Amino acid sequence: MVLEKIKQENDIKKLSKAELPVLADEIRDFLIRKISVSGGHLASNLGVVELTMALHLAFDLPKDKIVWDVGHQAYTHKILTGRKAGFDELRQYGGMSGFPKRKESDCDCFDTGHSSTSISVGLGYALARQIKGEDYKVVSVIGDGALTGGMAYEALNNASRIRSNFIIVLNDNKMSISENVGGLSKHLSNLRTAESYQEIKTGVANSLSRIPIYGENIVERIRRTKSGIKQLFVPGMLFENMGILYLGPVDGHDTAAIVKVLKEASRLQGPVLVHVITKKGKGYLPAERHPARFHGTEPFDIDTGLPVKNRLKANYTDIFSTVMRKLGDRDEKVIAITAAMTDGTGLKRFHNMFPDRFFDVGIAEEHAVTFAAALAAAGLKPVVAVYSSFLQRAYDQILHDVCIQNLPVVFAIDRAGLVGSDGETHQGIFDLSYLSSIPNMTIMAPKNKWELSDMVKFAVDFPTPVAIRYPRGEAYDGLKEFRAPVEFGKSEMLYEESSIALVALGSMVKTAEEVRDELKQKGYAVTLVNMRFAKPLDTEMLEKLADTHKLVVTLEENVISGGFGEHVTEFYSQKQSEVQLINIAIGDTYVEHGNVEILRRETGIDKESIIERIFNEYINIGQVDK
Ligand SMILES: Cc1ncc(C[n+]2csc(CCOP(=O)(O)OP(=O)(O)O)c2C)c(N)n1
Ligand SMILES: CC(=O)[C@@H](O)[C@H](O)COP(=O)(O)O
Ligand SMILES: [Mg+2]
Repeated sequence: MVLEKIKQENDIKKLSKAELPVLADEIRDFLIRKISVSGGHLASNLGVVELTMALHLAFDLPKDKIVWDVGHQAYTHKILTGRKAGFDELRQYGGMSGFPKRKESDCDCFDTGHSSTSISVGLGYALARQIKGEDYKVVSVIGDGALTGGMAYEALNNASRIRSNFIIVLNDNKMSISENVGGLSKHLSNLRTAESYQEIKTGVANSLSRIPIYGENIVERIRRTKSGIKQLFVPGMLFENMGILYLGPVDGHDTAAIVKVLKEASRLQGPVLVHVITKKGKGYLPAERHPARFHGTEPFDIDTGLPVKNRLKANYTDIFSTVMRKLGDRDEKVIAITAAMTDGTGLKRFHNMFPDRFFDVGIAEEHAVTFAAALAAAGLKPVVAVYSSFLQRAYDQILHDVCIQNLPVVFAIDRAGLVGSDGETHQGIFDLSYLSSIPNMTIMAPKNKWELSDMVKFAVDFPTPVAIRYPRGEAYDGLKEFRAPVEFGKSEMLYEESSIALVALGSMVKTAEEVRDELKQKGYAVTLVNMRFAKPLDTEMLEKLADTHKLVVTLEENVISGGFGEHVTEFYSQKQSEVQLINIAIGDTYVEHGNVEILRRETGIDKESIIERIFNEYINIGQVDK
C-alpha cells in the first residue's frame, strides 16, 4: 500500500510519479471506510484529495502555512501529516477533531470551524512574515461556498495591499452544503464554462500578437482597458480589478497540473488567486449524486450509501420544518431565511412549496439578519432559521438592525445546546448569554416537540423580536399532557410541591423531570417548572417559588456567564430573597467534540451530576430536608 509509506508530513514527496494516483485512490478508499463507521464530513473531503496532495507536494510543512476555510475538508491533510490512526476516533470525545487544531499538529496553523475566515488568517500570516522578515509561503484554501461569506470580501479588499507572495486557492465545486447561490456563484460558473472560450481568447490574443509592430501593443492595451472586452483576456477580472492576480481555472483532480500552477503562483509577488475546479463527493457514487447528504453524514452502509441507523423519531428540525410549512400555507406574509443551511434547518419543504418566500442568502448570517429586519420593517413576517453558533456572527445586526427598532423578526435557533462531534466551534451554548443582553429581545425554549410547534406559531404573530432555541437531535415527546397555551413571559407549572423547586429551560426540562423522579423516590417534595421564557423572566413565578421552597435549582444548556440562571440569581439578589440557589449550567469554558451524553456528564448538566450537587451542597449539610 502506498498509503503505508505516509508516516508524516512531506513523506508524499518521496513517492514516485506513478504512485501518486494510487495514493489518491487509497486515500479515498480509506476515507469512505472510516467515515462510514464514524460519520463526518465525507463529500467535501473526497473532492479535495488531489488538491491537498498537490499542496503538500508544492509546499513545505510545517514551515509553510496552509489555511483551511471551515476546515471540514482537512481530512486528507490530516492523513498526509501523520494522523491516519486518529481516524479510528474521529470526532469522538478525547479523539481527533474533525477540524484543524493547532494543539493537534504544528501543520495546522489555525483553528477553524466557522466559514470564510481563511483569507483574513492567511493575510495575517503573510503580513506577519513580511514584518518579521521571515521566509515561508502562505496559502489560504477557500471553497466557493465560503466565498459567499462577507468576511472573505473584507479580507480580499485588504489583500491587495500585500506586496509579498500570498496565494488564495479557490476550491470551486459549485456547492456550498447544498447548491451554491448568488451572484458570485454565477460569476464562477462563467469562469468555469469559459474554458473552451478561453481557447478562443488565447487564439485571438495570439493572432493579434503576431501582427508586426502593433500586435503586442493592441493586446496589452486591451488588457488594460476597463471595458467588457477585457474579460476576453482576463477571465478572473473581478479579482484582477481588486489587485489580485487570477490563475485558472485548473482541473482539481489533476495533481500535476495543480502542482504546476501552485509553483508558478508561489513565484509571483503580491496576492494570487488560483481557481481550482473539483467535484464534491468525487470517487464515491452516492456522494457524487447526493453531495449535500454526504456533506456531513452519519454512519452509512458503503454499498447502498444509506444510513446505518434508521431514525424512528422526529427531531426538532423536523418539527420546525412541518410547522413552517403550515404557517407558510396559512399566512402569505411568512418568509423563511437561511444562511446556507436549507437542509440543516429544515427549510427544504418551505423552499419547495413557497420558493418566492424562501431566501438562502449564502453563508451570510449578518446579511440574513439585516435583510430580515428590513422585511419586517416593510410589514412581512421573516423567520431566520439559523444554528446557534453561527448566529454569533450577527450579534450587532440583531442589536442594531432588529432590536433597537423593535422589529418583529423571528429567530429559529437550531443546534442550541451541546451539538457533539463538531466540538468547540459549533456548540450552541452561548446564545442565551448573547441574546439576553439585548433589550427588546424575547427568548423562548420548548420543553418538547409540541411546545416547539406552539412557540413558532406564537412567535410569527408576535409584534417584536423573538428567539426560540432548540437542540440538535431527537425531539422530546414526553410530558405531552402539559400543553398550556404559550403566554408572553409566563412559565408553566408542571408539578407543584414544596422543598426543592427545579426551574428548567428547554431541553433541561426533560433532565429536570428525571432528577425529580429520583429525588421523589428518595422522599423529597419536588416542584418542576417549565420556564419557557429565558427573557423576560416570569418573576411572579420566581417570587412564589422563593416563598414556598427552601432551594431553587435553575437548569439550562448554556454557559453560566450571562445565562438564564445568572439572571434568576440577579433577580433574587435584587429582591434580597434568602432562598437557596443552585445554577446548573456549563462552566465558563469551551466544550470539545464528543458524544453529547458524555459532554453533558463532563460539563455537569446530566442527571447524576445535578443530583450529586443538590446532595453535596444542600441536603448533606442539612440545608434542605424532606
Ligand atoms: C459561519 C458559518 N455558517 C455556516 C457554516 C456551515 N457550513 C459548513 S461548510 C458549509 C459549506 C461550505 O461550502 P464550501 O466552502 O464551498 O466547501 P465545500 O463543502 O463545497 O467543499 C457551510 C454552509 C459554517 N461552518 N460557518
Ligand atoms: C462544517 C459545518 O459547519 C457543518 O457541516 C456542520 O458540521 C453541520 O452540522 P450538523 O450536522 O449539525 O448539521
Ligand atoms: Mg463548495
